[in-house]
Amino acid sequence: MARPFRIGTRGSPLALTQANLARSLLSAAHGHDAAAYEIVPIRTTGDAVQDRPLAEIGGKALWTKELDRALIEGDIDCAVHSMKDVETLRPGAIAIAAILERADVRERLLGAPSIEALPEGAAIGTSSPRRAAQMRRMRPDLRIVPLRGNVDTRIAKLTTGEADATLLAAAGLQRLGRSEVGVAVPIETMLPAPSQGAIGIEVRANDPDSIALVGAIDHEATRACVMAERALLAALQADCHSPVAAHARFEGGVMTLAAQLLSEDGAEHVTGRLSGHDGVALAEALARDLLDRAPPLVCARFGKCAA
Ligand SMILES: NCc1[nH]cc(CCC(=O)O)c1CC(=O)O
Repeated sequence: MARPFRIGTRGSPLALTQANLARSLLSAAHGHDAAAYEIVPIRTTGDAVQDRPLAEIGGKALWTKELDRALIEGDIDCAVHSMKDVETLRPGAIAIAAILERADVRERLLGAPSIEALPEGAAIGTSSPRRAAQMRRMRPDLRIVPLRGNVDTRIAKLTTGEADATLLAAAGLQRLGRSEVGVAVPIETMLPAPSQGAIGIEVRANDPDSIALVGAIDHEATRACVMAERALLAALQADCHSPVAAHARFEGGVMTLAAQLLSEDGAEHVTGRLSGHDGVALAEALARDLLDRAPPLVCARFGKCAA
Protein backbone atom coordinates (compact mmCIF):
# COMPACT_ATOMS: atom_id res chain seq x y z
CA MET A 1 0.00 0.00 0.00
CA ALA A 2 1.21 3.47 -0.88
CA ARG A 3 0.29 4.95 2.50
CA PRO A 4 -0.83 3.39 5.76
CA PHE A 5 -4.48 2.34 6.01
CA ARG A 6 -5.86 4.61 8.74
CA ILE A 7 -7.90 2.90 11.44
CA GLY A 8 -10.06 5.40 13.35
CA THR A 9 -11.07 4.67 16.93
CA ARG A 10 -12.13 6.31 20.14
CA GLY A 11 -9.25 6.94 22.51
CA SER A 12 -10.42 4.89 25.51
CA PRO A 13 -8.19 1.95 26.52
CA LEU A 14 -10.89 -0.53 25.41
CA ALA A 15 -11.38 1.20 22.05
CA LEU A 16 -7.62 1.29 21.41
CA THR A 17 -7.33 -2.42 22.30
CA GLN A 18 -10.12 -3.21 19.86
CA ALA A 19 -8.49 -1.10 17.11
CA ASN A 20 -5.23 -2.97 17.69
CA LEU A 21 -7.08 -6.28 17.41
CA ALA A 22 -8.55 -5.12 14.08
CA ARG A 23 -5.06 -4.11 12.94
CA SER A 24 -3.61 -7.55 13.85
CA LEU A 25 -6.42 -9.40 12.09
CA LEU A 26 -6.10 -7.22 8.97
CA SER A 27 -2.32 -7.57 8.75
CA ALA A 28 -2.58 -11.35 9.29
CA ALA A 29 -5.37 -11.77 6.70
CA HIS A 30 -3.46 -9.82 4.06
CA GLY A 31 0.13 -10.71 4.95
CA HIS A 32 0.90 -7.01 5.58
CA ASP A 33 3.39 -5.61 8.00
CA ALA A 34 1.66 -3.93 10.99
CA ALA A 35 3.22 -0.66 9.75
CA ALA A 36 0.81 -0.80 6.80
CA TYR A 37 -1.84 0.30 9.32
CA GLU A 38 -2.02 3.44 11.39
CA ILE A 39 -4.26 3.79 14.47
CA VAL A 40 -5.92 7.24 14.60
CA PRO A 41 -7.60 8.02 17.97
CA ILE A 42 -10.51 10.48 17.78
CA ARG A 43 -12.19 12.09 20.78
CA THR A 44 -15.99 11.74 20.84
CA THR A 45 -18.61 13.78 22.72
CA GLY A 46 -19.32 10.75 24.90
CA ASP A 47 -15.66 10.61 25.95
CA ALA A 48 -15.33 14.37 26.47
CA VAL A 49 -18.38 14.78 28.72
CA GLN A 50 -17.95 12.41 31.65
CA ASP A 51 -19.80 14.21 34.42
CA ARG A 52 -23.37 14.38 33.14
CA PRO A 53 -26.05 11.73 32.62
CA LEU A 54 -25.95 10.39 29.06
CA ALA A 55 -29.58 11.33 28.40
CA GLU A 56 -28.76 14.99 29.16
CA ILE A 57 -25.88 15.31 26.73
CA GLY A 58 -28.18 14.82 23.79
CA GLY A 59 -28.42 11.07 23.61
CA LYS A 60 -27.81 10.14 20.03
CA ALA A 61 -24.58 9.30 18.29
CA LEU A 62 -22.45 10.27 21.29
CA TRP A 63 -19.78 7.73 20.45
CA THR A 64 -19.99 7.80 16.67
CA LYS A 65 -20.59 11.33 15.36
CA GLU A 66 -16.96 12.49 15.30
CA LEU A 67 -15.75 9.19 13.85
CA ASP A 68 -18.49 9.31 11.21
CA ARG A 69 -17.37 12.77 10.14
CA ALA A 70 -13.67 11.78 10.01
CA LEU A 71 -14.59 8.70 7.95
CA ILE A 72 -16.83 10.55 5.50
CA GLU A 73 -14.29 13.38 5.09
CA GLY A 74 -11.50 10.88 4.39
CA ASP A 75 -9.36 11.58 7.48
CA ILE A 76 -9.55 7.86 8.30
CA ASP A 77 -10.21 4.81 6.09
CA CYS A 78 -12.24 2.79 8.58
CA ALA A 79 -13.68 3.13 12.06
CA VAL A 80 -13.65 0.41 14.72
CA HIS A 81 -16.63 0.37 17.09
CA SER A 82 -18.21 -1.70 19.83
CA MET A 83 -21.37 -2.51 17.89
CA LYS A 84 -23.32 -2.08 21.12
CA ASP A 85 -22.60 1.65 20.96
CA VAL A 86 -23.48 2.11 17.28
CA GLU A 87 -26.96 3.50 16.52
CA THR A 88 -29.36 1.27 14.65
CA LEU A 89 -29.73 3.67 11.73
CA ARG A 90 -26.41 4.56 10.14
CA PRO A 91 -25.68 7.30 7.58
CA GLY A 92 -26.07 6.08 4.00
CA ALA A 93 -22.45 7.06 3.25
CA ILE A 94 -21.21 4.51 5.78
CA ALA A 95 -21.14 0.71 5.43
CA ILE A 96 -20.37 -1.96 8.03
CA ALA A 97 -17.63 -3.90 6.20
CA ALA A 98 -16.86 -6.44 8.93
CA ILE A 99 -18.12 -7.72 12.23
CA LEU A 100 -15.47 -9.65 14.15
CA GLU A 101 -16.09 -12.95 15.88
CA ARG A 102 -18.02 -12.26 19.05
CA ALA A 103 -16.35 -12.63 22.44
CA ASP A 104 -18.12 -13.73 25.65
CA VAL A 105 -21.55 -12.02 25.46
CA ARG A 106 -22.31 -12.29 29.17
CA GLU A 107 -22.40 -9.66 31.85
CA ARG A 108 -20.02 -9.89 34.79
CA LEU A 109 -21.10 -8.83 38.26
CA LEU A 110 -18.45 -7.03 40.30
CA GLY A 111 -18.85 -6.57 44.04
CA ALA A 112 -20.81 -9.69 45.02
CA PRO A 113 -20.62 -13.44 44.25
CA SER A 114 -24.13 -13.43 42.71
CA ILE A 115 -27.19 -11.20 42.23
CA GLU A 116 -29.02 -13.05 45.04
CA ALA A 117 -26.06 -12.52 47.36
CA LEU A 118 -26.19 -8.71 47.05
CA PRO A 119 -27.03 -7.22 50.47
CA GLU A 120 -30.50 -5.73 50.96
CA GLY A 121 -30.59 -2.17 49.57
CA ALA A 122 -27.12 -2.37 47.98
CA ALA A 123 -26.17 0.41 45.53
CA ILE A 124 -25.70 -0.83 41.97
CA GLY A 125 -23.66 1.52 39.83
CA THR A 126 -24.85 1.63 36.25
CA SER A 127 -25.87 4.23 33.67
CA SER A 128 -27.47 1.59 31.46
CA PRO A 129 -31.30 1.71 31.46
CA ARG A 130 -31.34 -1.98 30.51
CA ARG A 131 -29.06 -3.09 33.35
CA ALA A 132 -30.94 -0.86 35.81
CA ALA A 133 -34.35 -2.26 34.80
CA GLN A 134 -33.13 -5.87 34.80
CA MET A 135 -31.64 -5.48 38.27
CA ARG A 136 -34.77 -3.73 39.59
CA ARG A 137 -36.91 -6.55 38.21
CA MET A 138 -34.87 -9.22 40.02
CA ARG A 139 -34.14 -7.18 43.15
CA PRO A 140 -36.59 -4.27 43.71
CA ASP A 141 -34.79 -3.50 46.99
CA LEU A 142 -31.58 -2.41 45.24
CA ARG A 143 -30.68 1.22 44.66
CA ILE A 144 -29.40 2.24 41.23
CA VAL A 145 -26.75 4.95 41.17
CA PRO A 146 -25.29 6.44 37.98
CA LEU A 147 -21.79 5.20 37.16
CA ARG A 148 -20.01 6.35 34.02
CA GLY A 149 -16.49 6.40 32.70
CA ASN A 150 -14.36 3.81 30.98
CA VAL A 151 -14.07 0.28 32.32
CA ASP A 152 -11.08 0.96 34.61
CA THR A 153 -12.71 4.10 36.00
CA ARG A 154 -15.86 2.16 36.85
CA ILE A 155 -13.88 -0.56 38.61
CA ALA A 156 -12.02 2.14 40.57
CA LYS A 157 -15.32 3.77 41.59
CA LEU A 158 -16.34 0.51 43.30
CA THR A 159 -13.17 0.64 45.37
CA THR A 160 -13.87 4.22 46.44
CA GLY A 161 -17.39 3.27 47.49
CA GLU A 162 -19.45 5.16 44.89
CA ALA A 163 -21.38 1.91 44.45
CA ASP A 164 -21.43 -1.51 46.11
CA ALA A 165 -21.55 -3.46 42.86
CA THR A 166 -21.69 -2.99 39.11
CA LEU A 167 -22.17 -4.92 35.90
CA LEU A 168 -19.73 -4.87 33.01
CA ALA A 169 -19.57 -6.71 29.71
CA ALA A 170 -17.31 -9.78 29.94
CA ALA A 171 -16.01 -8.99 26.44
CA GLY A 172 -14.60 -5.61 27.41
CA LEU A 173 -12.99 -6.97 30.58
CA GLN A 174 -11.45 -9.84 28.61
CA ARG A 175 -10.00 -7.51 25.98
CA LEU A 176 -8.49 -5.31 28.70
CA GLY A 177 -6.84 -8.37 30.28
CA ARG A 178 -9.23 -8.20 33.27
CA SER A 179 -11.24 -11.36 32.55
CA GLU A 180 -10.85 -12.56 36.15
CA VAL A 181 -12.71 -9.53 37.57
CA GLY A 182 -16.15 -10.33 39.03
CA VAL A 183 -18.34 -13.33 38.20
CA ALA A 184 -20.10 -14.23 34.95
CA VAL A 185 -23.90 -13.85 35.02
CA PRO A 186 -25.62 -16.54 32.89
CA ILE A 187 -27.55 -15.11 29.92
CA GLU A 188 -30.65 -16.92 31.26
CA THR A 189 -30.40 -14.64 34.33
CA MET A 190 -29.48 -11.48 32.50
CA LEU A 191 -29.86 -11.20 28.75
CA PRO A 192 -27.13 -8.93 27.35
CA ALA A 193 -27.47 -5.77 25.27
CA PRO A 194 -28.08 -6.19 21.54
CA SER A 195 -24.63 -6.46 19.85
CA GLN A 196 -22.80 -6.90 23.17
CA GLY A 197 -19.32 -8.35 22.67
CA ALA A 198 -19.22 -7.63 18.93
CA ILE A 199 -16.72 -5.30 17.24
CA GLY A 200 -17.73 -3.73 13.91
CA ILE A 201 -15.56 -2.00 11.33
CA GLU A 202 -17.14 0.69 9.18
CA VAL A 203 -15.86 2.14 5.92
CA ARG A 204 -17.13 4.64 3.34
CA ALA A 205 -19.93 3.02 1.34
CA ASN A 206 -18.34 4.32 -1.91
CA ASP A 207 -14.89 2.86 -1.15
CA PRO A 208 -14.82 -0.64 -2.67
CA ASP A 209 -11.10 -1.16 -1.92
CA SER A 210 -11.67 -0.67 1.82
CA ILE A 211 -14.85 -2.76 1.71
CA ALA A 212 -12.81 -5.65 0.24
CA LEU A 213 -9.80 -5.13 2.53
CA VAL A 214 -11.87 -5.03 5.73
CA GLY A 215 -14.44 -7.58 4.51
CA ALA A 216 -11.69 -10.23 4.65
CA ILE A 217 -11.93 -10.34 8.46
CA ASP A 218 -15.74 -10.47 8.67
CA HIS A 219 -17.15 -13.34 10.77
CA GLU A 220 -20.30 -14.44 8.99
CA ALA A 221 -22.15 -16.08 11.89
CA THR A 222 -21.49 -13.14 14.23
CA ARG A 223 -22.59 -10.72 11.53
CA ALA A 224 -25.90 -12.58 11.04
CA CYS A 225 -26.57 -12.58 14.80
CA VAL A 226 -25.67 -8.93 15.30
CA MET A 227 -27.72 -7.87 12.27
CA ALA A 228 -30.73 -9.76 13.66
CA GLU A 229 -30.31 -8.05 17.06
CA ARG A 230 -30.05 -4.66 15.34
CA ALA A 231 -33.07 -5.42 13.14
CA LEU A 232 -35.04 -6.10 16.32
CA LEU A 233 -34.08 -2.66 17.69
CA ALA A 234 -35.12 -1.08 14.39
CA ALA A 235 -38.47 -2.89 14.39
CA LEU A 236 -39.08 -1.80 18.00
CA GLN A 237 -38.00 1.77 17.16
CA ALA A 238 -35.80 1.47 20.24
CA ASP A 239 -32.92 3.84 20.97
CA CYS A 240 -29.94 3.66 23.32
CA HIS A 241 -32.16 4.68 26.28
CA SER A 242 -34.65 1.86 25.76
CA PRO A 243 -34.50 -0.92 28.34
CA VAL A 244 -34.12 -3.76 25.84
CA ALA A 245 -31.97 -6.89 25.86
CA ALA A 246 -31.47 -9.24 22.93
CA HIS A 247 -29.24 -12.10 21.98
CA ALA A 248 -29.06 -14.23 18.83
CA ARG A 249 -27.06 -17.43 18.50
CA PHE A 250 -26.69 -20.34 16.11
CA GLU A 251 -27.28 -23.92 17.20
CA GLY A 252 -26.90 -26.60 14.57
CA GLY A 253 -27.27 -24.05 11.79
CA VAL A 254 -30.50 -22.58 13.19
CA MET A 255 -30.63 -19.09 14.68
CA THR A 256 -32.43 -18.45 17.97
CA LEU A 257 -33.19 -14.83 18.80
CA ALA A 258 -34.22 -14.05 22.39
CA ALA A 259 -35.29 -10.64 23.66
CA GLN A 260 -36.62 -8.86 26.72
CA LEU A 261 -38.32 -5.44 26.94
CA LEU A 262 -38.72 -3.82 30.33
CA SER A 263 -40.32 -0.81 31.94
CA GLU A 264 -37.72 1.59 33.36
CA ASP A 265 -38.53 0.56 36.93
CA GLY A 266 -38.34 -3.16 36.12
CA ALA A 267 -41.89 -3.69 37.42
CA GLU A 268 -43.07 -4.98 34.05
CA HIS A 269 -41.36 -6.91 31.32
CA VAL A 270 -42.01 -9.14 28.36
CA THR A 271 -39.70 -11.80 26.94
CA GLY A 272 -39.79 -13.95 23.85
CA ARG A 273 -37.71 -16.11 21.56
CA LEU A 274 -37.96 -17.38 18.00
CA SER A 275 -35.86 -19.76 15.91
CA GLY A 276 -35.40 -19.89 12.17
CA HIS A 277 -33.09 -19.21 9.26
CA ASP A 278 -33.66 -15.56 8.28
CA GLY A 279 -32.38 -13.35 11.11
CA VAL A 280 -34.08 -10.17 9.94
CA ALA A 281 -37.43 -11.92 9.44
CA LEU A 282 -37.08 -13.45 12.92
CA ALA A 283 -36.38 -10.01 14.38
CA GLU A 284 -39.42 -8.46 12.75
CA ALA A 285 -41.71 -11.29 13.85
CA LEU A 286 -40.32 -11.25 17.39
CA ALA A 287 -40.71 -7.45 17.63
CA ARG A 288 -44.38 -7.71 16.59
CA ASP A 289 -45.00 -10.51 19.08
CA LEU A 290 -43.30 -8.62 21.96
CA LEU A 291 -45.19 -5.40 21.23
CA ASP A 292 -48.48 -7.32 21.01
CA ARG A 293 -47.87 -8.89 24.43
CA ALA A 294 -46.22 -5.89 26.14
CA PRO A 295 -47.78 -4.88 29.47
CA PRO A 296 -48.85 -1.19 29.79
CA LEU A 297 -45.66 0.34 31.23
CA VAL A 298 -43.49 -1.46 28.66
CA CYS A 299 -45.91 -0.39 25.95
CA ALA A 300 -45.64 3.23 27.05
CA ARG A 301 -41.87 3.01 26.70
CA PHE A 302 -41.87 1.38 23.28
CA GLY A 303 -44.59 3.32 21.51
CA LYS A 304 -45.76 1.22 18.62
CA CYS A 305 -47.91 -1.15 20.73
CA ALA A 306 -51.30 -2.22 19.44
CA ALA A 307 -53.14 -0.91 22.53
N1 LIG B 1 -21.38 1.10 26.75
C1 LIG B 1 -19.97 1.03 26.94
C2 LIG B 1 -19.41 -0.23 26.38
N2 LIG B 1 -19.40 -0.47 25.06
C3 LIG B 1 -18.85 -1.70 24.84
C4 LIG B 1 -18.49 -2.23 26.07
C5 LIG B 1 -17.87 -3.53 26.31
C6 LIG B 1 -17.58 -4.38 25.10
C7 LIG B 1 -18.79 -4.94 24.42
O1 LIG B 1 -19.86 -5.09 25.01
O2 LIG B 1 -18.66 -5.26 23.21
C8 LIG B 1 -18.81 -1.29 27.05
C9 LIG B 1 -18.59 -1.39 28.50
C10 LIG B 1 -19.56 -2.32 29.20
O3 LIG B 1 -20.77 -2.32 28.87
O4 LIG B 1 -19.12 -3.05 30.08
